[in-house]
Amino acid sequence: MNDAPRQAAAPARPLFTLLDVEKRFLLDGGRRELRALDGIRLTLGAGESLALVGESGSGKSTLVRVMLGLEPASNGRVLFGSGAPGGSTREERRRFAREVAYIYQDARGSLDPRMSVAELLAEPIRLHALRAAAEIPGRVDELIARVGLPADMRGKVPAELSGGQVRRVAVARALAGEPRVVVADESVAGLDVSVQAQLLNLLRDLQREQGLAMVFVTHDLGVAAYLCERVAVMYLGRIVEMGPTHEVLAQPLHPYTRGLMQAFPRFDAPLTVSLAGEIPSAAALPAGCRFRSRCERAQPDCADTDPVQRRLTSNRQVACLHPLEN
Ligand SMILES: Nc1ncnc2c1ncn2[C@@H]1O[C@H](COP(=O)(O)OP(=O)(O)OP(=O)(O)O)[C@@H](O)[C@H]1O
Repeated sequence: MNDAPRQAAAPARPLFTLLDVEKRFLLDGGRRELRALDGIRLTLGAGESLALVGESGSGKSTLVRVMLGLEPASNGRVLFGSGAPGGSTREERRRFAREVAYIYQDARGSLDPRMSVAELLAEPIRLHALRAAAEIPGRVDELIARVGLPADMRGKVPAELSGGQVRRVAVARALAGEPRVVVADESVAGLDVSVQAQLLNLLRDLQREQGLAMVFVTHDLGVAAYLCERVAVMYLGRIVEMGPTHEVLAQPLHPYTRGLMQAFPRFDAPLTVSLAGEIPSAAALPAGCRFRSRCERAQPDCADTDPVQRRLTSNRQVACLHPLEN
């Protein structure tokens, strides 16, 4: 019998950890500054799915780019495991590129137009040495079938494919590297509703079958609810609310989230929120709470204090001085 004292299992380290991340862009030759991300705190664990939701310009794509190491943060820390995203050595960069697959907003533009579907899918398998050469064609066929494309697509180039088929190829190419995380930027926007539904089903099945973690950028709260267990609602560079998607949608804490919910009844309607007032510029944020100019609950103190992301319960966070009652 083994009498050694049992050690408590260390909690698994999140895949991604972001601590007080800021991203500023300099405008007019450095005379003005635009705060694209401000005080972002979040973690993404293995197998977790997180939706990033918000109007155009709220910082969703910038957040993804910073997580992927495509842009440096201006302040704060971004960790993938215990290291920098993207990695610092060649070997780390290669591992990161395999473990974190990015499905671009412009799926068609992200695929080499001269390569056939089979070549596009074989490339990451070869690059990351995931199969012996003789096994690659079989693996390509598996991927084509897994994303629901007919086998005769093998030899076609992107220009010969419909919008929905191109997205499926982009998903298959992301899977080819056998990633741990898939980051998808608006992967279903602009498609017919029925094609969108098929792709969403595919992404959800893959997530469940393969335990993939997922970050899904969307304008659509319905899509967020369907695909992701957690949602982060962004407004002008800040996460104004974050929590389990079904709880956030059932009982929003931030007036902005409630505004979004009132605006989203149409599937895939572009998010223009039916709240009073124009969205301020990220290059000229108002003093105090950045949402106060559009907030029906704004109080005098909202002009003085800029609320940061804080935990209200074990799994709900909000950046508001006067959150909605529950
Ligand atoms: N390279 C850049 N230089 C200057 N400003 C930038 C740059 N990239 C993004 N921004 C600004 O940062 C803010 C956030 O942009 P971002 O593209 O991240 O928003 P988004 O929520 O992804 O919008 P969309 O839904 O339209 O893609 C915007 O004000 C945008 O104009």
